[in-house]
Amino acid sequence: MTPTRILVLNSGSSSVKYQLLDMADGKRLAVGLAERIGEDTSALTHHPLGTGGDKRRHECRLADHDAALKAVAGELSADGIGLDSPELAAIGHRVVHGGLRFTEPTLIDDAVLKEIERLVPVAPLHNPANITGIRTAQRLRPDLPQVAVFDTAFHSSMPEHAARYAIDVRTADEHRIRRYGFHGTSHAYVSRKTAELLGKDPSEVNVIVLHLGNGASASAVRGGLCVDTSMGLTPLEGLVMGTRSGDIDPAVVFHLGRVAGMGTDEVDELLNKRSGLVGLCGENDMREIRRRIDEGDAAAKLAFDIYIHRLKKYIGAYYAVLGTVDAVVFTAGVGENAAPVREAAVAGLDQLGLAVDAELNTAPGDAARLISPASARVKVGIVPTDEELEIAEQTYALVTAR
Ligand SMILES: Nc1ncnc2c1ncn2[C@@H]1O[C@H](COP(=O)(O)OP(=O)(O)O)[C@@H](O)[C@H]1O
Ligand SMILES: CC(=O)OP(=O)(O)O
Ligand SMILES: [Mg+2]
Repeated sequence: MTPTRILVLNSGSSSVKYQLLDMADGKRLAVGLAERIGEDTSALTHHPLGTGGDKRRHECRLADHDAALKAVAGELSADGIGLDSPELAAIGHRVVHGGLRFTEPTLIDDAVLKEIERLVPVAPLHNPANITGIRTAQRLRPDLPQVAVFDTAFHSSMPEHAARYAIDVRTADEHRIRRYGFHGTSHAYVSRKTAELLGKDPSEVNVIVLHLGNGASASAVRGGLCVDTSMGLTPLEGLVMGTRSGDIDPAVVFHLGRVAGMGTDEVDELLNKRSGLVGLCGENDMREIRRRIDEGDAAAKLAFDIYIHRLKKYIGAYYAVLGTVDAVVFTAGVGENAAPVREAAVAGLDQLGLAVDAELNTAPGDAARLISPASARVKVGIVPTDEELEIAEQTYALVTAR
């Protein structure tokens, strides 16, 4: 019997999302999330879809990613679909930074792992967690192929004029300083699904994808290829995020060094962990921000307005980059769930042919759908992302082609 199951690990800075899929029939056997890793009370939510079992939730302490993965392995074993299963064909890992070298799904060996490690300084919140995930999985199943699927891969099609910063070319080349872009697996999947939703081939459509999760990024996709994206050398550039500032005058960094005596690491921590929505109003969950706005909280309202203002600027910018736009689509935790964000981001853009229908925008649902009025020149939609499915498909394609 040829093994057809793929376990996908999406290790984030403080969470691990996972899915076990059977690629023979595309069925999901289990999905789950370990969250608040490293905090006093972590939580593990496990849903054994394959057995039709109920969702299980444990509040427990998961000291680090290694502990989290062991707990995940325990849950899978309890359902008889553990990592020791002979039906497992490979483990697919989301890896956030692939630098210049990795633009395709890649079988992980020592040299690949070393390169992912070398890239830690340009993805300090993400690559270390991805590495722990890979190491733990290798220890649990040393015989299995482990495949890395990179967030940066989809953006490698960006033209030089979008990928390069306007800084001294020799310095940039020596240190490989350029815009790489992230969330690429999501941008690729969502832009393809958008074409499907419009009943067209990806080569025929231009799409602006707004991936709004805790990290957030926008991309301009022309005919299935990324031509620009908002994240840069690291996942710090671009949109306002849960804890990250997004775009900022780089001189702020020197200024804080000179006038506030802050060291590089301190500024790094400020911009990555104490900025964005958290920095502006102490809260990064959009549900809570909306609740506070409804109660008249001025800081929450300003944080929301800053978030929307930036988002709107990127919609305008990518409209100009693409020239013709078929659809603007929202995805990820905020994009899929926060109707007020979608409404506000598109408000006032009727001259661009963009509008949201209030009823469609607030109607419940979890399928890909359009929320613009039928007459709209440019469609607006919600297209749920599925990074895990995309990683599973790429992983399975690689191991079956070997
Ligand atoms: N029902 C909801 N309404 C508004 N925002 C939501 C809702 N559900 C989730 N979110 C937002 O989605 C975010 C998480 O998005 P997600 O894509 O899972 O992020 P990540 O992959 O970066 O962890 C939460 O921080 C919260 O702001
Ligand atoms: C790259 C990135 O920002 O990822 P996440 O949204 O998972 O933090
Ligand atoms: Mg995410």
